[in-house]
Amino acid sequence: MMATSFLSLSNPMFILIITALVLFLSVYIYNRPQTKGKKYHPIPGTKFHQFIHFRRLHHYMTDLAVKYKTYKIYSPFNSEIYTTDPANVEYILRTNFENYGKGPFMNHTLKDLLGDGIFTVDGDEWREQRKVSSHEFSKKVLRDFSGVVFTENTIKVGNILLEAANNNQTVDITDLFMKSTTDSIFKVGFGIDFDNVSGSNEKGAIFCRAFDDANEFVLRRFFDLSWKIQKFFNIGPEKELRKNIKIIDDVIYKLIDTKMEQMKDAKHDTLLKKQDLLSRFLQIPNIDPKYVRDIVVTFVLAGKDPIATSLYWFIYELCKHPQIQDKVAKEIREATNMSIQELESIDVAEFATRMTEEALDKMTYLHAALTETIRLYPALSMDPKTCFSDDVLPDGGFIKKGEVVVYMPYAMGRMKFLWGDDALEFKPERWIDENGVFHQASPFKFTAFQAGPRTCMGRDFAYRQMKIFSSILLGCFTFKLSDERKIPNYRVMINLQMDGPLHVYASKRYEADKSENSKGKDVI
Ligand code: HEM
Repeated sequence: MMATSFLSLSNPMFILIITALVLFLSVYIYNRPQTKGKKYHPIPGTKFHQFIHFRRLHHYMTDLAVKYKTYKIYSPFNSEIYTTDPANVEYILRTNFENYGKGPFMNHTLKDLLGDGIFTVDGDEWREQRKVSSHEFSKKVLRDFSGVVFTENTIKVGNILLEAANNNQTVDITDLFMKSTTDSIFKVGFGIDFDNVSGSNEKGAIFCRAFDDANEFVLRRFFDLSWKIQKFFNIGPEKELRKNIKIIDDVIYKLIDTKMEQMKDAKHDTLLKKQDLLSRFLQIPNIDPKYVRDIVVTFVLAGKDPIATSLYWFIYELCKHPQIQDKVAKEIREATNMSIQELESIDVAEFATRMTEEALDKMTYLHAALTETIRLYPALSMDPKTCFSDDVLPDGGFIKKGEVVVYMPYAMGRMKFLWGDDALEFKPERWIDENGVFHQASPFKFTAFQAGPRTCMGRDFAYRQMKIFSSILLGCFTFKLSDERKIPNYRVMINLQMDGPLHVYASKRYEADKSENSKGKDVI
């Protein structure tokens, strides 16, 4: 109890000691002699400043990046270089890839939650997991299966929206979308019906809350220098983290047991054995259950959060830009050959049958609008890499062995020197060339999916799911914020979740279009 109150941010003595310590060590580290390269700008920021600005961390880091493309945050233990310079990004992610990785720092900080899954390991361990997983991602059966699962889950979301529309009620889409993507990854990844969306799975809801909280507490470790002490004494956020990891582990080990039972029962059912990732991993002889647990946690994190967050930030931007929302809906109707008259009588499930591969491929503007969302709200806002031996980055800056260099997709998406004066505007058109073709930006400038040998493995999978989900929902409904004045903030955690709910009104698209038509506007 005594220890908890002393280590609290409300204790002025604690703040004073930490500030003095951080400043003293930072000045000492900055003034050490160095042989190669220039020193990065000693901006007036330390780890402690980051901790103080924690709730608006990405704003703070972006504001600094506006002044200095690349800068250093001094810390007594592990100084960090933050960069928005595509040349530096290309160098660490591709050109000198072997010299940058997760390293012991990342592995140690994330291990309690993510174990030795692909997000925390390097070298042969990483190569092996990447090989097994990429084999799985390339499987046609997995791709087709995921499309079916995602469509089914979107129909459930659509029916919830329809009921709300009929009763003129608002819906919190952050909660709804996260439940839906959780159901999808559990089915596609592990072959388990989690059924969170219907609200019938109380344990599922507890699991999701524990997962989100653990995600936030583990990220906090990067900015709270006292986390190891808290862990040792089992106090503060570390105590909560431990509790949440226990909840997560109980669910996951039970899931693994259930799956193994199902596989025994379905000895001859080759389809069941082949469809999901977990079944495939469990067929590896003598696989360690802890390793399977780490893979499951990694895929839950990779599979549910980035898609759900991208989708609800997307709907938020479309509510802020109703003309763009209408343009997306128009493209969906054209790609599916749907007239307004048909829209009147069709239900969500029937509408979903129109989402063929061919129709999805025609939706260039939707693709651009989703990409524009991910530019401004990248699921992973900052991505640290440990430097394995002394080096000089392309801008001439020196980086010492053991230091961490962080490229910042969130800040990079907002830099005028990269995107022009309209960098902060939501403009899907910037992705489409004069021939109406989607134009991909360099992955070292648009870094949301990382780049180089460790580029995101789920990128195509994610786009496919996001397009199915948004084309069905935006084809059937129009969305409006319940509070137009609301400017949502994010929660600082591994993924860019919104802080708090986002309530929207969904109304039937047919009614909106009919009234636009009656005003003489050309809708289709
Ligand atoms: C909008 C959606 C997504 C975004 C923005 C995104 C972004 C990223 C980023 C930035 C990384 C690098 C992380 C790191 O440095 O450790 C990454 C890696 C990865 N992603 Fe995604 N991701 C998305 C969706 C998915 C999905 C749906 C899956 C799979 C179900 C997935 C699977 C992976 C895997 C396995 C890696 C590790 C690659 C490696 O280390 O070699 N991602 N993703």
